[in-house]
Amino acid sequence: MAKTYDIAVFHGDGIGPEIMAPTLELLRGLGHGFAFHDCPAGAACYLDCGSDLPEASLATARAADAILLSALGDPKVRFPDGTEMTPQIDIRIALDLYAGVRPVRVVPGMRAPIQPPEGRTIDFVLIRESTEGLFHTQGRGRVEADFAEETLRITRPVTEAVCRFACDLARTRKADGHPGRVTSVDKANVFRAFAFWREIFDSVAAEYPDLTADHAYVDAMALWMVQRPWDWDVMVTENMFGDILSDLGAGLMGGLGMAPSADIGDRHAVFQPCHGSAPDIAGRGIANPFAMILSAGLMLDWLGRRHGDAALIRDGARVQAAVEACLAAGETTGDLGGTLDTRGAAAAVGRRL
Ligand SMILES: NC(=O)c1ccc[n+]([C@@H]2O[C@H](COP(=O)([O-])OP(=O)(O)OC[C@H]3O[C@@H](n4cnc5c(N)ncnc54)[C@H](O)[C@@H]3O)[C@@H](O)[C@H]2O)c1
Ligand SMILES: CC(C)[C@H](C(=O)O)[C@@H](O)C(=O)O
Repeated sequence: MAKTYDIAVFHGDGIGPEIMAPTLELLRGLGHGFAFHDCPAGAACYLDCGSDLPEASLATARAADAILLSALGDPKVRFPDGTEMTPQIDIRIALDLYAGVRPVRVVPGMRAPIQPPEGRTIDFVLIRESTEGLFHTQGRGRVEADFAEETLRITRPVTEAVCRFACDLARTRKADGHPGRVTSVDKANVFRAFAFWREIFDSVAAEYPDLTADHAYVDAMALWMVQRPWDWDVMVTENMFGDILSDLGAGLMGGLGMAPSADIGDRHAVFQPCHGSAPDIAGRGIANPFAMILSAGLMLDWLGRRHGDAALIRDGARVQAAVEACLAAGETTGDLGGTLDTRGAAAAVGRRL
């Protein structure tokens, strides 16, 4: 009998449920044995039940084969310390999801502000370490009358794991025709913690003589991602740097509505769009569902590789191809210049599948 895959589903806040519903319909239509399990979390959940990540939701996520998460958060709902609830970070830490995978791939039909020269493509993957770095003291930073401080933490095991993940990905991509280059993005000119990171990156990269390994400072990388985004293959960086640079990557694709992501650990993985709950357009049914749908495609690929299920791997590629075909045909939402609403854009993907 075909395996049933348990998928924990976080519908989220704002546009979250609007983009999740048609994504689940597409997944159901693929005919794999998915059992979806709803996991309340986020700002509305906090207002309802006093917790932004109830124990039961985390337990469901932990027990699932994969986790699909839509945008969470509401800037109007805050903890007494002034910060927002961020259950997506709590899940990354609880499930050791150290590798934040953020692909940047520019294809025809995107509202891309920068076009590559003839014969070049913009197609790289940013790996964001997602459990430590400058997020280490999140919620525990020290705030006194005249100063505030947070602590950046880089540990050897996590840095080794995320650098190895990036090198493995560069190797897999090389087999598909990419250059086989992995670039560590840091600030090792100024901070000892990043000199430590760089030393670890170098020792891991030395295990991959078939790859080209190099470094860039994060400020220069922000420049180069705009000046020559076609030059990169795989880059690996600290949590906060990756948070910022991945939104720059989304900008290269014409907006956050095109940016999928995966947070991957050794046992668990979350698939979610890079964007937030977009309160400015929530409730109108006009959000772009493509980042959520592409994230579901990444989930199919990850599940397929993990379980040796070729049909899932094939459908992951089909989902990406269907979204790209819609883009090329102009079957898109308003943020990309199209006329479709959220459901219409998702239905266009469904037709192409
Ligand atoms: N991964 C996440 O769940 C995540 C990520 C970022 C922000 N947030 C939260 O989301 C809330 C809003 O944050 P923000 O406004 O800074 O970022 P945002 O990503 O929600 O929105 C930024 C801009 O991008 C647009 N946008 C985002 N997604 C879109 C989509 N699918 N289609 C069309 N346009 C889209 C929005 O309309 C807005 O103009 C906050 O509570 C924040 O903490 C959550
Ligand atoms: C909303 C926030 C918690 C989140 C992060 O900082 O990781 C977001 O910016 C992201 O990029 O996924």
